[in-house]
Amino acid sequence: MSRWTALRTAWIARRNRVFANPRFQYWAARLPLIRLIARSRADAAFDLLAGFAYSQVLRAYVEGGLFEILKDGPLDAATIASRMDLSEDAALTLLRAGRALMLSEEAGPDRWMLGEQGAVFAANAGVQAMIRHHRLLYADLADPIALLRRDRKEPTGLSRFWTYAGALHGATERGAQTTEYSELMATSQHFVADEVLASVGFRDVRRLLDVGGGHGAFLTAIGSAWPHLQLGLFDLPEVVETGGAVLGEAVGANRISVHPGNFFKDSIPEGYDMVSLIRILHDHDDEPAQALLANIRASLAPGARLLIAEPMARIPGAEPMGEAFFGLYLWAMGSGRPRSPEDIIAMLAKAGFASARPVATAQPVNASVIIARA
Ligand SMILES: CC(C)=CCC/C(C)=C/CC/C(C)=C/C=C/C(C)=C/C=C/C=C(C)/C=C/C=C(C)/C=C/C=C(C)/C=C/CC(C)(C)O
Ligand SMILES: C[S@@+](CC[C@H](N)C(=O)[O-])C[C@H]1O[C@@H](n2cnc3c(N)ncnc32)[C@H](O)[C@@H]1O
Repeated sequence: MSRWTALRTAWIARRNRVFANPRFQYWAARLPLIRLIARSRADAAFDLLAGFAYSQVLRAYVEGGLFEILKDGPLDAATIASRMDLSEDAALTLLRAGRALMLSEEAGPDRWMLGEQGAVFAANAGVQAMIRHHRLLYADLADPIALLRRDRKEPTGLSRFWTYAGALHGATERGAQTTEYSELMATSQHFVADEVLASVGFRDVRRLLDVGGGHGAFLTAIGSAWPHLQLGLFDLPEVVETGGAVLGEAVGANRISVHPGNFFKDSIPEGYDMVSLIRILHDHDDEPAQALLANIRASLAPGARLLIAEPMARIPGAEPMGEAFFGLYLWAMGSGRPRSPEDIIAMLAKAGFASARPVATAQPVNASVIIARA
């Protein structure tokens, strides 16, 4: 153990003894200035405890159609109750719960409107689709210790949904089942693509290949913003069968090439000066993820680039999104883990990339970005 680690260990142990002391907590809550920190820690502790209830309020807004209803606001509780098929008391309970979470707001007595966060959710169909999808996550997480103890390769609700993850441990059927996840990904793609478009220029790219590109939503977004680009879509055969048609329709069949394949077994098509991996790497355990990077590296001419965009771990200020949310999500899915930019850059070096750098994004909850050069 280094001297620094020993010092840090001793400091953490001492700090934790102090923080755990009820008398320290009592006085910290009353001392000038310190009490501001103490209050915010207590509120954060409560949020940690109550997160599930908050999520269920949000889910009730989405599944009960309340965001849509409030878009027509201001409305009174009785009208809202009848449109939601709830009693007035139940509707008021939900409206008040959402008011505390900034989902709804009372402009005046019994005049309900969208709140500040409500306006954001109501306008974002992709995030709403994710909220609906989280039904599977919460079912898998109902007993978290049991989930963590069981063999990770046993099927779960999420591994059955992500059939490629399920297929890694025995689920055989794919086919039509890829449509449901591909549609969820396409609906939620714009907030990832927007981060990429805002942080990466494509002027000097000629041919872009999206590996694991699903129904082509990322290529549609990038290809629409940069009309000079030739676009390649690589995904499992059952996915590109639909994806190729959707993409061709969106950007013109003359601009696209469709490559059915398995990125673990087949070579990645050559001749592209940029390859993108959008929300792919975190789906896979270290060994296959490393193999995928090596497979892509082998397809690239010197100087060609790989763009990785996905939610990452240990992003300052967005830590819970990475290892607390996606860590548990991917654990339940049975494959993959969120990685920090440092982890990914080390894997890129091991795969033979000459250089790699993180590119700052405005909203890391949507995606972080890394660009590597072959
Ligand atoms: C001018 C004055 C006085 C004040 C201004 C104040 C101000 C700045 C207000 C802010 C208003 C504003 C601009 C708000 C913006 C809010 C935004 C952009 C919110 C974004 C929220 C994004 C969310 C909640 C994203 C959620 C994403 C999720 C849950 C994604 C899940 C993805 C999954 C599960 C993917 C699965 C794929 C797999 C399997 C892992 O590969
Ligand atoms: C989480 S989705 C991401 C889709 C898209 N890139 C996006 O961000 O919306 C993962 C994608 O990887 C594809 N995929 C999974 N395993 C694959 C494999 N072995 N070979 C090719 N594609 C695969 C899936 O079909 C799916 O489209």
